[in-house]
Amino acid sequence: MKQLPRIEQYGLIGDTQTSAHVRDNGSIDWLCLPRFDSPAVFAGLLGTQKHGTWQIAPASSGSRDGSGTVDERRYRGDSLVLESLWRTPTGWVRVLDFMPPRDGTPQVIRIVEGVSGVVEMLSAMRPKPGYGSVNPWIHEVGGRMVSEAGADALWLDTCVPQVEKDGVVVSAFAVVAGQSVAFVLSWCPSHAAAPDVPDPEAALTETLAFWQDWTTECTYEGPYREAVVRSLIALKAMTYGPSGGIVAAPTTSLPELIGGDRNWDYRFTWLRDASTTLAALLGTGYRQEAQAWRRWLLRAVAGDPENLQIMYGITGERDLRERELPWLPGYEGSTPVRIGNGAADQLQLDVYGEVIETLYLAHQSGVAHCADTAVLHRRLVEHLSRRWREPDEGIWEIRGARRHFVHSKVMAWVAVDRTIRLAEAGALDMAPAPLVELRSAIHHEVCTEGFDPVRNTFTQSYGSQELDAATLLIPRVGFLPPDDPRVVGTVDAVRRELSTPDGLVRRYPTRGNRTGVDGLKGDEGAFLLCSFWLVDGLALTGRIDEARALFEGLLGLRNDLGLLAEEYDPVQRRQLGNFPQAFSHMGLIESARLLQS
Ligand SMILES: OC[C@H]1O[C@H](O[C@H]2O[C@H](CO)[C@@H](O)[C@H](O)[C@H]2O)[C@H](O)[C@@H](O)[C@@H]1O
Repeated sequence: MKQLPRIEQYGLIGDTQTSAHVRDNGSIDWLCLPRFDSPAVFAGLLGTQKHGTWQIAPASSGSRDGSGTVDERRYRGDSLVLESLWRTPTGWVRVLDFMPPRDGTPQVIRIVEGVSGVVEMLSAMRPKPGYGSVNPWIHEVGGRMVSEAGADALWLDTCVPQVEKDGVVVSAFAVVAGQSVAFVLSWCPSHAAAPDVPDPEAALTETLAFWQDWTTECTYEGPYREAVVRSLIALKAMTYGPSGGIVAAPTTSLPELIGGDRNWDYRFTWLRDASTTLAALLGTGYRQEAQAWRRWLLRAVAGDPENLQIMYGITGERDLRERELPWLPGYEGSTPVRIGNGAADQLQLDVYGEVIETLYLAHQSGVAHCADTAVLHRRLVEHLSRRWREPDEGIWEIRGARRHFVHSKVMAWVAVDRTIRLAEAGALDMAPAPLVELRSAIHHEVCTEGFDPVRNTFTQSYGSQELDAATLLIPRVGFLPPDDPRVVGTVDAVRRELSTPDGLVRRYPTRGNRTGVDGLKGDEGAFLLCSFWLVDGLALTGRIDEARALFEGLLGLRNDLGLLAEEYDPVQRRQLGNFPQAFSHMGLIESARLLQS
């Protein structure tokens, strides 16, 4: 019987320009080439094998119906090299999957190593460019197998024979102990010359060294180091090296409700997600990424702040028009599958606070404002000071009517507050006095309009009865001190009203079959970032033991490779949403740091 894989059955490999999802049956079911946001050449994740997959597994493993899974898998050391061990009746075999961080050709390398005995193996690659929609022209050129479709060519090189049948490139081979067989899949434009084939072993050594060098820079030395380093690697893997942009997640349309339509494309750079990710990287010693992202920001946001978008393509593209891919059946039937993201046109006032907070943190970590950053910073604040009283779509990118979201206003306060701090320190040429007045005005309005004195809690928006987990950030950003009774009341109210029985936290209430504040029908899982925010809220309000217990419970939700999706279904006990999600890993790192201090 065909097994439908859970999201957590996937591992991630990547080269900091794109990435691939490797299922625990040895199948790569998602790969976009040459960039994160390019069309997928393997889209089986959102459909079936016929939408593109590449499986390498023992021939005896039930690989044809996907039912056999690896006996053990892990990343090799602190790297993104995935190591899978298969134990079969005739012998053991190890498969190493990785993508060398590159200057040139994107490559997926898979090395099959015989560990003991003899194992009959099968490699079956079905390339389906255009998100599983195109049957490529597969042919042999000089002993190499190439799949061409339009502008793209995929070259598959190996030392064992390859045959093509019905659109599948198959190699059946045996490995004996001590022997290895490598496969190299390279992408290049179809008009270009055939790519060189690297030495797989040398590429492995270089890839391991790349990750090793990068992770040794981590300054976090607390009790959760293993989880923190793994999350840092996940974040680095979501960074687009050439531009410094960071994707929110490398997938599209993994559902927030199985079978539902809350399916979004996250392969873009959100100012919010990237800023908060950067804050986690800065807090663990990574300044180079902050510098690269600041350059990305200057380019993307350049010009009139009126034209500011809340998200861009990974090299600053503005046109992210949302559309549906009707030929893809979706993950477990969750349709529509979308590419592009309509949220790009929204007004989200919180992004000013998140961006300016990151510029401020970068400055504090020694990445001083350059002249261009100072100009950008000034323009952002001037723009915000004209618009902060407007309703917006807020942090959750609601698709319902705009509101005066409390979190948006709190983040407007953060933008002004950090600007004042920099101006007072002489790091920014702005007069602090009018800003101090503006900061007080925002603070006063939030505390008057966005607080419910009867329930002793901040609310989701002005005058609303709903709660919102984003208000857990109020003490973290310094809007009010942690011991303020309104903060304690908010942490308690969110915990009481938005928690699942396991203590995880939902973003805000949804309404099942009725349309809720977000303009969408259907429910969703617990939001992992919000659950980490509750850890922080508990810790800051002095409930350290409860904070630690919740944090350790959250660590237990990671998959066997330490990866987290956006959400978690507390009933089905499975991960939900795009995977891995930068937000979740950023939240994990920030909570680990807070618990250490
Ligand atoms: O909930 C509806 C919205 O869901 C997505 O937004 C979420 O993901 C973003 C990227 O991580 C994040 O910045 C945001 O805070 C989340 O709510 C989707 O991108 C939106 O189009 C959709 O309206």
